[in-house]
Amino acid sequence: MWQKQRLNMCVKKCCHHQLFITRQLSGAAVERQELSQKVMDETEPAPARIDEEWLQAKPYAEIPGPSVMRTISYFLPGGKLYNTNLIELNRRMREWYGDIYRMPGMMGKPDVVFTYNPNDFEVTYRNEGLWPIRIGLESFTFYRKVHRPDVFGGIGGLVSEQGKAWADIRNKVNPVLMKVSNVRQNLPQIDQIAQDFIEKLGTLLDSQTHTISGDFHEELKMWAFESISYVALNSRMGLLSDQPDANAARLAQHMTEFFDYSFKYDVQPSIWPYYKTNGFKKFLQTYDKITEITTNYIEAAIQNFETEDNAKPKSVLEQLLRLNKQIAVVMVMDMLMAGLDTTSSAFVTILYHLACNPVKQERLRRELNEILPNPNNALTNENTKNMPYLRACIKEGLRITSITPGNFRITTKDLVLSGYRVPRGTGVLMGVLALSNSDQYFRHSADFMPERWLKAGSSADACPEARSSNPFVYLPFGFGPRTCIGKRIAELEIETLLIRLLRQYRVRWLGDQPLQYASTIILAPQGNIQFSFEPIA
Ligand code: HEM
Repeated sequence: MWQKQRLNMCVKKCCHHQLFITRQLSGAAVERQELSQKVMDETEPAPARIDEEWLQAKPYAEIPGPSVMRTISYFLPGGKLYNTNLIELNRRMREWYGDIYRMPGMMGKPDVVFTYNPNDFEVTYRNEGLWPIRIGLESFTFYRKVHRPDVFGGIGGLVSEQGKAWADIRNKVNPVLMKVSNVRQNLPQIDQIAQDFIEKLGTLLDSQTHTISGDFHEELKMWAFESISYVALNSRMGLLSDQPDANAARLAQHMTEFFDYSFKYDVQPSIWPYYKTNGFKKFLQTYDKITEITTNYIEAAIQNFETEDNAKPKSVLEQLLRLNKQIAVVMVMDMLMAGLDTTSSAFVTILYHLACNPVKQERLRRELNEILPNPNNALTNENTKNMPYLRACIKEGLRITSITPGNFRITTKDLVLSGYRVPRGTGVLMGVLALSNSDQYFRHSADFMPERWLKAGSSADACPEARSSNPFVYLPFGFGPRTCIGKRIAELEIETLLIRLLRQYRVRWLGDQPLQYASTIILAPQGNIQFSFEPIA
């Protein structure tokens, strides 16, 4: 019953809505500072460092980097970094300032130290403690905690919460979402969704050119959303059928808008904490639309769940609801939000590398033929147990293009990074993509070589020596207690669709230039994404 009331509340706007936003926004920068302070207060302060390493280190102020004014000028129209994507942004800044540089904090945000030194990654992660702090999507936190507490009841969810509040949620949901066997119980349905996607692809394909006229990435988003909504809500949206659910299609569109807006308002310098620009207002409207659609789905799923047969294995939704209903609602919403563009972008990326490397693709197909001698057979936990080359291809695709090019933490202790003192409370952005593309850590780093991920001696071409044994140079899902909670789900979805797709089609890249990426908070493929899908006789 409580859910009904809360969910109904969320789609209505408060009558003083406009006034409410204005007042809160003007105080948002203060909120931001208070939030950082509150988070720091919650973490156990370490005693002041007087050890030799700290005393010998260079002062923080000596870390190279631009001034506040220069940083702003970079991002203004006509500026050197205006509208550049994350890869380009990181590459240029590194070129100008070196392997460690500092971006000044603005509008209540802390300074951010960018580093490309894996030793710094290790120091940062090893000192993050049990409650790592990752403040990044501040608009998200603002939306949930300040703008719509009527909906979220003070629970920001995993992305927004910090400290003990974050740990309370994470500890509860970890066994449900991170335990491999629990996630893999969704395999039959994830496999069915992959087969539905392949069937739909078949209807879109031109039999002469083996291409589709529509937008392949958009089709993949429907697959990703159908898959994650099955895991999160235990129900199908029909997005791959002739009669897709109109709201789900709208939601997928709003999600893409969300990623674009978030890059603008969370990554680039913005005045929204002080002044409610029209663009930011539109961003809040996008958030509202996402909230409205997802809460309607959750409400429907809860109703289904209440009438369901209790003897069936427990779905993710059911397990979450048993833990805590309010956390379940927010977690499901986060899964729907975080599981669409990420998984579809990662899939396009991996497929692109396989399409550009036909020899590797054939090698993979040989493994897939063994897993699935008859393509009409179902995928099971038994027949998908041993697929080292498939897993190596996924790793290698995400190595060359990690769709999350950097990992972020706020330091909870005074640290020495690359010989500089970095005080507690500073942002550290670890440039994972740059390292995983460096010849220093991966031999022939530009080449797609899944063999580098195979175990030594497991096959004649296994070459684990072609990758560094340092675990911090490859982190597409992050690291430590705050690592991506959807990793297992994303892997299951990607593996399953790759098996089904490559078992049926030989895929080629037809683009006249390499796959391009847009500036969003992840690297989202954009432009003319042209594959050919030639049926395998
Ligand atoms: C290939 C697809 C994906 C990639 C590359 C990816 C990557 C990441 C990364 C790098 C982080 C930050 C980790 C850290 O700070 O150490 C993260 C966090 C997160 N991801 Fe994913 N992700 C993917 C798919 C998903 C999916 C499918 C879901 C849905 C369940 C999801 C939900 C989340 C959530 C909720 C967090 C915040 C976790 C926390 O702070 O406790 N992700 N993801």
